[in-house]
Amino acid sequence: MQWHEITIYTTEEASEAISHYMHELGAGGVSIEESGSLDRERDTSLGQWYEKPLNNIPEGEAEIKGYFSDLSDVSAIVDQCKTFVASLQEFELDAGKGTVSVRQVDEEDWATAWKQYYKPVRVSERLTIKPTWEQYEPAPEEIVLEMDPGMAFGTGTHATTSLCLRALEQVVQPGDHVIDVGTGSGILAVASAKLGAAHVLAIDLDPVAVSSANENVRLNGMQDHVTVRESDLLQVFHDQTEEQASSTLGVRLPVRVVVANILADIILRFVDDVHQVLQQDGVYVISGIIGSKEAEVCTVLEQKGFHIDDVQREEDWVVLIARKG
Ligand SMILES: C[S@@+](CC[C@H](N)C(=O)[O-])C[C@H]1O[C@@H](n2cnc3c(N)ncnc32)[C@H](O)[C@@H]1O
Repeated sequence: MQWHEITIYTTEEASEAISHYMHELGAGGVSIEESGSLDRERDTSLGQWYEKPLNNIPEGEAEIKGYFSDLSDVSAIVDQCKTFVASLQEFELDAGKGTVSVRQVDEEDWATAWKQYYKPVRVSERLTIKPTWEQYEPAPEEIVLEMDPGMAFGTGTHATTSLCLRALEQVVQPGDHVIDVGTGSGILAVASAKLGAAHVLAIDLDPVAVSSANENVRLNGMQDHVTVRESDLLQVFHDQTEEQASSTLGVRLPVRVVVANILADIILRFVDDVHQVLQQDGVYVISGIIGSKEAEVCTVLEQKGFHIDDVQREEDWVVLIARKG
C-alpha cells in the first residue's frame, strides 16, 4: 500500500502541537525528529527512554512526518496543515520555517520503523506501558499495559496520554463505569479497566483506531470490561435510553468518570453531552489542551456546571480534572 508522507519543517517548540494536529487530521502515524535530544535536560524519574537522533537537524528545529492513507484528500490535508502552522503564532508558538511538503512512500518504509524506539516505560506510580514485543519483569504492585498501537494514536509516550494516565490513576475507583472519548489505541480504556473499572466504553471516530483498540483490549484480556464503538463523540448515546445503553454498550448511565484526550476545539463541542452522561460529583478528565487554550476551556466548563478540581501540566500540555457540581 502507498501512503502520502507530509513533512513539516518546524521548531522543537511547535513539534508537539503539530504532531497532535496531524493525528487529529487522521494520520496513520506521525514521527518527530528533533535535534540535540541527548543534550537537553530530560526527566527520567519514571524510566523514560530517549534515543540519540541520527540526523543533521540544527539545534531547536524539528522535522515532523505524518502518514496518510492514499485514499485521503492530500491537497486538502496539506492546506489544513499550512493554515494550522500559520495559526500557531496566535498561541505564541514559533513555527520556524513552517514548510509543508508531500511525497508518496511505501508502507514498509515506515510502518515498523518506529518500533525500535518504543520501549517499556513507567508512566505513573503504578502504570507501566509495555510494547507487546518487549520482555519485561514487573514489580509486584505494577500494572502493565500491553500495547501494540499499530497505526492509532496512543503509545503512551505523548505528554497528553501520560498526563491522562496519571490522572486516571488518581480518580478511577474499583467498580466505576467509565467512558473514554477518542480512544485511539485504547490505552486509556485498558488502563481504566486494569485500575478496577467495572466497565469502560471506548469511542473513536476512526475505524483504524477502533480496530487497534479492540486488539489492545484483547491483548490485555479486558474484553469483559471494555466495549469499543465507532462514534462521533457521544452521538452513540443519542436516541438511546439508559437501559438500552447499558445492554448494548456495557456502561451503566450515568457514569462516574469520562476521559477525553482530544484537542481543545473538539472538547468544547461536547461539554453538554459529557455533563449529561456523568453522575452528580462525577469526574471529567480532559487532556489534549495546549497551554494557551487552558483558560478558555476552564471558563466553558465552569459555565456548564463543572468545578475544576486539579490542573496538571507537562511540556506545553494541560490536563484538567473537573467535577460535575
Ligand atoms: C490524541 S488521540 C488520543 C488517543 C488516546 N486516547 C490517548 O490518550 O493516547 C485523539 C483520538 O480522538 C479521535 N477523535 C478525533 N475526533 C473525534 C470525534 N469527533 N469523535 C470520536 N473520536 C475522535 C481520533 O481519531 C484519535 O484517535
